[in-house]
Amino acid sequence: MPTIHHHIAYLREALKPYRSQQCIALVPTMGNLHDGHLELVRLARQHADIVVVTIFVNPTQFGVGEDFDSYPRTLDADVAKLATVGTDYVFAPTSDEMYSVLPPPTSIHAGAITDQLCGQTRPTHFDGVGIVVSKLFNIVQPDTAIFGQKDYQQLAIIKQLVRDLSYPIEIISAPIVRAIDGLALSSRNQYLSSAERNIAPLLQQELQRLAKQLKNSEHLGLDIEILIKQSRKRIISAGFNIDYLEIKTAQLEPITAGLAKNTNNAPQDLIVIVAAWLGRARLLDNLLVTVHS
Ligand SMILES: Nc1ncnc2c1ncn2[C@@H]1O[C@H](COP(=O)(O)OP(=O)(O)OP(=O)(O)O)[C@@H](O)[C@H]1O
Ligand SMILES: CC(C)(CO)[C@@H](O)C(=O)[O-]
Ligand code: BAL
Repeated sequence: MPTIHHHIAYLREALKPYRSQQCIALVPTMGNLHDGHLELVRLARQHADIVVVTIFVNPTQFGVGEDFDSYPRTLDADVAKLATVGTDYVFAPTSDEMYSVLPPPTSIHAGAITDQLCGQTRPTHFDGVGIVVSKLFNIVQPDTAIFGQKDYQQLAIIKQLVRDLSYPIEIISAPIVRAIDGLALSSRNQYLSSAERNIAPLLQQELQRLAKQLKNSEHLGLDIEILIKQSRKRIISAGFNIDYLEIKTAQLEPITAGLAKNTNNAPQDLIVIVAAWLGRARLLDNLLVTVHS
């Protein structure tokens, strides 16, 4: 079984002996673990001698009226799952342990990259992610940290954070783990009714369709707007409420800028990315696609 720590000082003390000789991997989570999380831990195991999983429902990344209070907290079940994939330490702090004052007077703002996509409807979300991830990096001081591609914008922001603040940490990204019908696994999937759960895989099907259309389209540009419009219509008529459905470069730049730079017909990596509500659940998904323009 993993050793559980709830206090920063005790975790630091426990990790001290490993620092000089062994490689430490960090897997930050909000708990209520599923196979997507366990895959991150398996990946961590491959890259490190010591694996630390953090479980913390971070208040600073939730906006007013969001599901902070109702977010599922299942520590005992999570620890039992983590034991099956080789976790050494679980760090599960209280909010008081992480923040002496809420909101914390210090902020980490990642700039323009946060103004788009999820940042448009969750304007304070990524500042909250920035501060908690910075704190976890400072507490654990890992050699590597693993994040899932399901939260693609978050992953891009964390890579930028590591560059900008010179953290000596290698960021490893893990592919999206899906249910058999294609729905990306997420703790919030349990908010879906059984009727909604049957509809939910349509989101992934639409991303697949858009990716295929992109690969087939000879003239990128205007066509993309039309493809997105048609896709939005189908998603909305299935019962979703769309936050965004966009096609961007893999670096999350606007596609026009990205394609304009593509003067030598080199293949371009694009991302089709969506956030949509189905009932009480806000679902995220994305698909990387390489196109030849
Ligand atoms: N299906 C998945 N495949 C790969 N990584 C995932 C998946 N789901 C979550 N992750 C990753 O796990 C880490 C912790 O995420 P988190 O605890 O928020 O899980 P979640 O299931 O995404 O929950 P939520 O429903 O709150 O978004 C993040 O790096 C996230 O990208
Ligand atoms: C990275 C993270 C654990 C920070 O709270 C969270 O945003 C998440 O679960 O993706
Ligand atoms: N993985 C996303 C965390 C959040 O929605 O707060």
